Amino acid sequence: MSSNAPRIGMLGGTFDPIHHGHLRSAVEARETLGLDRLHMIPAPKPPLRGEPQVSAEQRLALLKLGIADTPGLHADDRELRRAGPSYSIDTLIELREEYGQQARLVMIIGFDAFLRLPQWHRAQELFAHAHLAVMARPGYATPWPDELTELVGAREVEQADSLMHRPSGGVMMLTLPSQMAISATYIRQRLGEGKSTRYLLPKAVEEAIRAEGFYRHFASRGE
Ligand SMILES: Nc1ncnc2c1ncn2[C@@H]1O[C@H](COP(=O)(O)OP(=O)(O)OP(=O)(O)O)[C@@H](O)[C@H]1O
Ligand SMILES: O=C(O)c1ccc[n+]([C@@H]2O[C@H](COP(=O)([O-])O)[C@@H](O)[C@H]2O)c1
Repeated sequence: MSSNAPRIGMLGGTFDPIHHGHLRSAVEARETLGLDRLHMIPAPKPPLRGEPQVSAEQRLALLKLGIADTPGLHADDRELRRAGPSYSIDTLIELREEYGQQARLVMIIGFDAFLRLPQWHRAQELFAHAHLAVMARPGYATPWPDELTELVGAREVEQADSLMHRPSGGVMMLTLPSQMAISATYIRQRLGEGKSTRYLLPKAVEEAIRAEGFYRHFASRGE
């Protein structure tokens, strides 16, 4: 059964800063899943880590520069308008209300974030509102912890088409063509050491970071 329901994606992140690992993954995940629109949503207060190094407004501005006019990608500031920790369940509920019950809603996360899914706020409820697509990430080939296997249960499907049979509730592992071993931590570290970050992130983002003097002192993720 095919459906004309909209296919909507969400890729949330600290984006401290946005880099080519995020952006190329976003483009390829959108293509693989056939998404009409992918909301890229900076988290002002990511729940399972310390304070980001630059403000949510500054990270959003860099995200907008990074996305520029990429078709189908949308810089979404909704979490900046909420107080408290940036829980994904709240964001998915809002997106579901906006797009309606028939929309195919897919939350996209990297494998490192997936490994910690059992610790997320109201984790089991996420599946009532969205599918989950998990992007492989170089350097994270760890076996799933037992609680994760339990949480995913029998939800896993192999193909995007199977996922799109229903509005929510499935899990798909994505092995995207251009996996990139780029992390924001690595970029912050290089900027802190005054080293080159050329080609790790879009030129406009890199120029804005240098013009504003962001990340001159390295801070880790502060978990
Ligand atoms: N290179 C990458 N390839 C695939 N997914 C990625 C990549 N970088 C980040 N992601 C995913 O994008 C989402 C947002 O990532 P985040 O903003 O935390 O970036 P990060 O590079 O992991 O940052 P940090 O090094 O500060 O932890 C997460 O789900 C993460 O797993
Ligand atoms: O909802 C939660 O409890 C939750 C816990 C950890 C992370 N998240 C979300 O997952 C996304 C990636 O987070 P991070 O820390 O890997 O950048 C970002 O949108 C966070 O708000 C959400």
